[in-house]
Amino acid sequence: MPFLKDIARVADGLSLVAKEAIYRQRRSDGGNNLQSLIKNTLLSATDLTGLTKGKVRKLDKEIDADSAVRSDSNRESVVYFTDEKPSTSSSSEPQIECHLEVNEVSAAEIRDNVEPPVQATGTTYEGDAQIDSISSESKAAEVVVPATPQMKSQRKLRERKVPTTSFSRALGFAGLGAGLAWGTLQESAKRLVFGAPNVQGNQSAVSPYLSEKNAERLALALCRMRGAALKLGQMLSIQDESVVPAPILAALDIVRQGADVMPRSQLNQVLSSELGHDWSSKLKSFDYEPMAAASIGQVHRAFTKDGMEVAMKIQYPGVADSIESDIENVKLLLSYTNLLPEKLFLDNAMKVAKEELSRECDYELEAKSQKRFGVLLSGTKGFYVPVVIDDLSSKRVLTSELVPGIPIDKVTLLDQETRNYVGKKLLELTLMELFVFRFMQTDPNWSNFLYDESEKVINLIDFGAARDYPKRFVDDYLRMVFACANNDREAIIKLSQRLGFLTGEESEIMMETHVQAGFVVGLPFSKPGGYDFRANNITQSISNLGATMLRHRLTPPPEEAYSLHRKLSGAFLACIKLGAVVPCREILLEVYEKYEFGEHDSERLASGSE
Ligand SMILES: Nc1ncnc2c1ncn2[C@@H]1O[C@H](COP(=O)(O)OP(=O)(O)OP(=O)(O)O)[C@@H](O)[C@H]1O
Repeated sequence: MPFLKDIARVADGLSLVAKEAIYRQRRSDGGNNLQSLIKNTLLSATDLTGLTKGKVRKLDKEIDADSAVRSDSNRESVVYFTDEKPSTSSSSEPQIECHLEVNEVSAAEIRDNVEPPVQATGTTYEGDAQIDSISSESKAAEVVVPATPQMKSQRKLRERKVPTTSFSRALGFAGLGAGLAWGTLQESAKRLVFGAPNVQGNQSAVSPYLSEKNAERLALALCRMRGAALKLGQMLSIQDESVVPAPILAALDIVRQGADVMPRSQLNQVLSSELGHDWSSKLKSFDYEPMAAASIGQVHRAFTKDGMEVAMKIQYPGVADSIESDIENVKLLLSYTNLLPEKLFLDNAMKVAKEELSRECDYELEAKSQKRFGVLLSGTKGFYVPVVIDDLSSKRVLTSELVPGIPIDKVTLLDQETRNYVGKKLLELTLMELFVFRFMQTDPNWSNFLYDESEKVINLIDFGAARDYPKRFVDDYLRMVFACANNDREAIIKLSQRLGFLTGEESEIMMETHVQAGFVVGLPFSKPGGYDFRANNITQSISNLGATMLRHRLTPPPEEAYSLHRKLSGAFLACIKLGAVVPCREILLEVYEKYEFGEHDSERLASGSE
C-alpha cells in the first residue's frame, strides 16, 4: 500500500513541524506568542518547502553559462576603507569611504576568467556513470554529474539569511521533511493517474519519493540551510549511484553550483563579532561579492592595509553550534525515507561526520593545520601553502594570502604533459601526507588544489579536514597498499583483519570481493612505468565490488578509513579526470624504501621486498 505509506510520510513530516511548535510553545512565556508562533512555523515550513522566496542576488558579474567567462566591468561590490576614518560605530556596518575604484587585474582575477563568479565548493566527486565516459583524452574534460533536465540550468544564487538558532534550523528540516512527503504524495497521485515512469534502472522510477521535484526541493533546502547538512550531502556524493540514488546525486550537483549567500548585514555581524567593530580598519578594501559560497562559510576577496591580496573565509553564523542537531535531523530524514542500504553503517558514518565537522568549523584549528602544512611542504618543489594572516583571523574567520591558480577540473583543458605533471604531483602529495607526514588534508575537493601554470606550482588551500593518523595504523596501511600492489592475497586478508576492515568471520564471497577490491586499487602500483589512468575504469570496478561488500560486510570500516579513503579515492579520481599517465609504482617504491616501520611490529611482509 504505497499510497498509505506516503500519507504516513506526510503525517510524519507534519508531526515534525508540530513537535517543534509544541516545543517552542512550552518554552515561550504564555499564549501571547502562540499566534506569531503558528505564523512563523507555517512561514518557515512553507518557505523551505516551496523554496521560492528569498532575494535573488543581482550579481555584479553575469555568468556566461557555456564559456563560464565573467564580465568584470562592474565592481560595485568592492568597498574601500580609509586610514582617517576607521570604523568605530557600534553598528556592524563598516564606514564606507568610497566605491568603485578600478582594481589592477590580479593573477587571481585572470584565473577567475575561467570560473563562474561565485564558485560553489564541495566535493567534486563523480559517479561511475561519468567515469565511464572518460574513455579518451579528448573526453577528459567533458565529465558531468548527471542532472535532470530541470536541474541542468544554472540556478540563480539567492541572498538568504542563514537560519542560526537551533529552533529555526530544526524547523527548516521539519519543513523539508513535510515538503518531501508532500512531494511524494503528489508524485504518487500522479502515478496513480498516469502510471509510473518506465525508465529502467532509474531509481526515481521506482520510488515516488525520489521524484525530480523532491530532489530539487532537497537541494535548494540544503543551499539555504548550509552547514553540516550541506557538508554531509557533499560527503554522500562521494558514493556512486549504487548507493546514493541518481536524483539525489543530481540534487547535490545543484548544491555545488552555489550555496545561498549571506546578506551583507549578516556578514557584517559576523565580521564585527569575530574581528571587532574596527575590522575594516585593518583593510584597504573588501569585496562584498563572495568568490565562493561553500558549505560552512563564504569567501571574500580583500586587500590588507599593507597591500596584500587576501581571501577571507567567513563562517555562516550558527552552523558550528548546530552540527549535532543538523546531523540528527538529516539522519531522521534519511531513515524515514528508508533509502540507504543498512550495511552503510550510517550511525558510524554520522559519528565520524560529526567529529570532522566540528573540527572543520574551528578556523583556529584550520589556521594551525595550514601553518603546519606550510612548514612541512616548504622544501618540496611544486607546492605552496598560502600564509595565514593572524590579525584578520579568529575561530570563525580565516584570512589567508590569496593564491592564483585553476582547480583540477580546469587543468583537464591543458596539454597532456601538464596533466601528467599535475597527476603525478597530486599522487606524490597524497602518499607523502600519509606515509611521510602522517598528517593529511582529507578533503580532495578539486578546487582545493589550485594549479598555477606560470610557476608550475599547486597552491593548496582548505585545511579544515586535516588530521593526524597513528603510526601503527599507517605502518599496517602501507604494508597493505604494498600487498595490494603485489597481488598478495594472503597479506591483504591478514592486514585487513589487523586494520579492522575484516573480522575474520566473513563469508567466502565477502572475502573474495574484498581481496579483488584490493587488487583493483593496487593495479596502478603494480607495474613499473607510467600507469595510464585513461586505460582502465578503476572506479567502475570498485563500485561493482563495493555494492557487493555493502551487502555482505560484517563490520564498519575503521574510523580512520572514512577520511583516508575519501582522500585516496579523490586522488585517483583526479588522475582519472586529468587523464594522466603517472609512474605510480615508482612513487610508491620511493616512499616505501624510505619508510621506517615502528618497533611494535618490525616484520616486513614477504610481498614487501622487491
Ligand atoms: N587563499 C585562497 N586563495 C585563493 N582562493 C581561495 C583561497 N581560500 C579560499 N579560496 C576560494 O574559496 C573557495 C572556498 O574555500 P575553502 O575550500 O577554504 O572553503 P570551505 O568552506 O572549506 O569549502 P568546502 O565546502 O569545500 O569545505 C575555494 O575553493 C577557492 O575558490
